[in-house]
Amino acid sequence: MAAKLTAKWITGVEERVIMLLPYLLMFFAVGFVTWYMRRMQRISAMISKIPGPPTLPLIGNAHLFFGLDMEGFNNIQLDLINTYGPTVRVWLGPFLWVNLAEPEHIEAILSSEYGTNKDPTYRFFKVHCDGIFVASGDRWRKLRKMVNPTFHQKLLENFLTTFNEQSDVLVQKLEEQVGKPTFDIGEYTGKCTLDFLCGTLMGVKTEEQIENRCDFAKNLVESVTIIKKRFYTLHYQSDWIFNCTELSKQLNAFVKPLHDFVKQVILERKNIKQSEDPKDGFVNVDVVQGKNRSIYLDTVLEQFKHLSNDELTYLTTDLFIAGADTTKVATAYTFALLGSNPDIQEKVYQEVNDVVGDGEFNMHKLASLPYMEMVLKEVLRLFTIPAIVRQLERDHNIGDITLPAGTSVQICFYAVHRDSRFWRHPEKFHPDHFLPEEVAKRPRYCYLPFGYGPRNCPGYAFAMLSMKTMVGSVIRKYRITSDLNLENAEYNNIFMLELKNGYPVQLTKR
Ligand code: HEM
Repeated sequence: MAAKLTAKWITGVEERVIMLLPYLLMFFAVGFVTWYMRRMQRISAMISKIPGPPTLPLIGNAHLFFGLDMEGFNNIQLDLINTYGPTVRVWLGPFLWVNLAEPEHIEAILSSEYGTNKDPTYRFFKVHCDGIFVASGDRWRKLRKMVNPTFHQKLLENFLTTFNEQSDVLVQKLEEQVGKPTFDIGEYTGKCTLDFLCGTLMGVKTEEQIENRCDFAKNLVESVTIIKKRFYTLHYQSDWIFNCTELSKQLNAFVKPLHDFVKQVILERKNIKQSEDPKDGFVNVDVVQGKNRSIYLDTVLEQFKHLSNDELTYLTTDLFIAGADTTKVATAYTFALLGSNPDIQEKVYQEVNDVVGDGEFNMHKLASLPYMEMVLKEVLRLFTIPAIVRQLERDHNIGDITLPAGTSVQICFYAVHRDSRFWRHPEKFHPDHFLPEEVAKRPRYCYLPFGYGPRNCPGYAFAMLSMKTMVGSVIRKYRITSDLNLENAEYNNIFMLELKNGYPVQLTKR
């Protein structure tokens, strides 16, 4: 009897809810549309001075970007900038994107503490490294405070031992290519970069260049490849769809052992630091024994004793994500471009020979290679990360325009680095762009290969020192030739502007 009464009562409630539902839905729909229209009116009024392509109902300008890879993406940005000027607005459905290639506007965003949040599109990396690279707001501020003091001059000086050792290994490995047909030097710079990073950050000799002794590098490369694929595939944008795919399982299969490895190394370093007589490593590689070689992880362990092993793992993995591809690609481009510009190569060789000879690269010598510095700067002008995207925390002024909070601001390094207002030969490899008198003529913020402001690249000195050591070590032993022609080069759809078919070079002994 009681059960029958309850059932009847429930049915009564249900009936009333069902009757009310259309009114409730209509109420919320009207409320949402009113809110949305007001928001759009406000935003449209605020950005009315920013030009942009005509929009379609609902999708805005999203149709311009469907199915594009990185190269197509860069080209469309350039087209937009050429057509509408260096500050362009684009609507991706209801989301406002503003592309910036005007140095003053770029400075206004990058130097502001309210322009430091990453755009939500970076969230795909969270599976990999929920640390400084993807963090926003207070979490990012906390992590950044930890990273800043760790890359100090003294520590970088200690890293030079690893840079020299591993560059020597690279020189030996390249011997196998002498006199052979064209090969992709990117494979070599990639492995050498990983050995640099493993040695200096974690104190681990992975010896990726010599033999595949652990799966760390493989897991890193494969997992980043999947994340990039996700980034440019429309239907993988939804977590729900992506998590149901085979690709998501593969990603986890790479990420888990990667994190486990870093965690094991952390435990190992703790063991080494605490014990006078450290036991054999339980990671599958030789840990660089001894407290006498300073590495990044030790510095972090000393300065931030309260960090959990998980936090330390994220912090360390982040540096690999941020530092591995970038340095590998920039150095590979350098070799290929030196190969296709023999005059420039000879000048770099002469400089290295005069300053370093057959000796080691130390801080003083590395600082005394001005021409090599110009060459690397020019490589990074052409081929740094093409763009970064920030999401504004508050309404923000750029010149006489106020951008609304929530706007995704894309800083187009690619466009500003190839803007003919600032560069005599925008599309060419021309290191003389960095002669002091040329630099003096340009606005400061038209060259930002490592970003700028509170969220710039903390690894820029690491990158420059490591690249100089790698390039200098190779060039004093080998003469490089390359048929790379930037005019018909094809690029790949990844974060750094990579060459589709690798970095072609041939080597002869000097
Ligand atoms: C040629 C090599 C490199 C280039 C061109 C480069 C470029 C950049 C750029 C443009 C950013 C800013 C990204 C943004 O604002 O969204 C960045 C961030 C970062 N880079 Fe580098 N980088 C290089 C090498 C390295 C290396 C070797 C490391 C570490 C060992 C490193 C660590 C980082 C980290 C941790 C961030 C994130 C900083 C933050 O969000 O606060 N980078 N890098």
